[in-house]
Amino acid sequence: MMNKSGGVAGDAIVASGLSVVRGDRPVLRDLDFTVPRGRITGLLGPSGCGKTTLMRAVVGTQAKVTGTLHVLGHPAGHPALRPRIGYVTQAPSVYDDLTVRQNLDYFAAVLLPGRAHRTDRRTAVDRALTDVDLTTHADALAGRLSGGQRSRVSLAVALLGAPELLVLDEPTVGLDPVLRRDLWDLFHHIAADRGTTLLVSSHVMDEAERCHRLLLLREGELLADDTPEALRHRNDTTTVEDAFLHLVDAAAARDPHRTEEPRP
Ligand SMILES: Nc1ncnc2c1ncn2[C@@H]1O[C@H](COP(=O)(O)OP(=O)(O)OP(=O)(O)O)[C@@H](O)[C@H]1O
Repeated sequence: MMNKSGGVAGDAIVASGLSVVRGDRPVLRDLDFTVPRGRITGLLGPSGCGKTTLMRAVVGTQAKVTGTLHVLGHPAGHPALRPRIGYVTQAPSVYDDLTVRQNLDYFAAVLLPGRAHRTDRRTAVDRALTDVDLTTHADALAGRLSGGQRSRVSLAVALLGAPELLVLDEPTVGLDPVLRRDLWDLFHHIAADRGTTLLVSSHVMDEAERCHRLLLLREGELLADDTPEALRHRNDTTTVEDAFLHLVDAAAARDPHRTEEPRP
């Protein structure tokens, strides 16, 4: 069933005419898109195209947002959404002087306070440690972990509350190929088994192929909102990267005065 913004009732995110100004510059321009529930939607585009800004708008931390943006049935930023969304920023937010488990215990105590939830907290912490494959590092100080391990602690924190929507800003940056593959396997597991919706940003185009749907951004404008297969098919290319470049060239041909961004 269509709603007022053009999305269907099953959509986790519905944006219509979404624009954001940062400083005095328009950073997102008049975006219309939807993000279906229980699927992995990739947000792809070159550095500086507005991926983080879009994610901040979705989680409700971005100022100067105009247009319509509904998340899990509420306007973005609604207080009711706080426990339902997990957000992992590019900079891991963990306490270096606590162990991995102590970090998780701390955030679990915020989410599930009180003696009555002791067992639930332990279960949630153990599950999150297993999810991100850090069980063997549970007693290591976060400050002594590698960059990739620290970002997995941040991801574990976001998983603690079993959020319905996970917003992950470049979660695989700096990870080796094996860890990247394992994390994508985890994302698929979370979407398929828990019905969680994932919005995952990346500027690495080969990760696009791992998503159910893609939002391709360039200079604050949406070039495409489609499945990887449909993008390849429609642009007659064998990879999403080539489809993206095709779309960039087509956009540049329509608007030759626009400054070209470095390609991803
Ligand atoms: N605090 C700010 N004030 C003004 N402009 C900003 C601010 N933060 C970011 N911008 C600008 O907004 C645009 C989009 O930034 P954003 O961080 O959303 O891009 P991104 O696609 O996430 O980039 P990256 O992949 O490098 O993280 C950029 O051109 C950036 O220069």
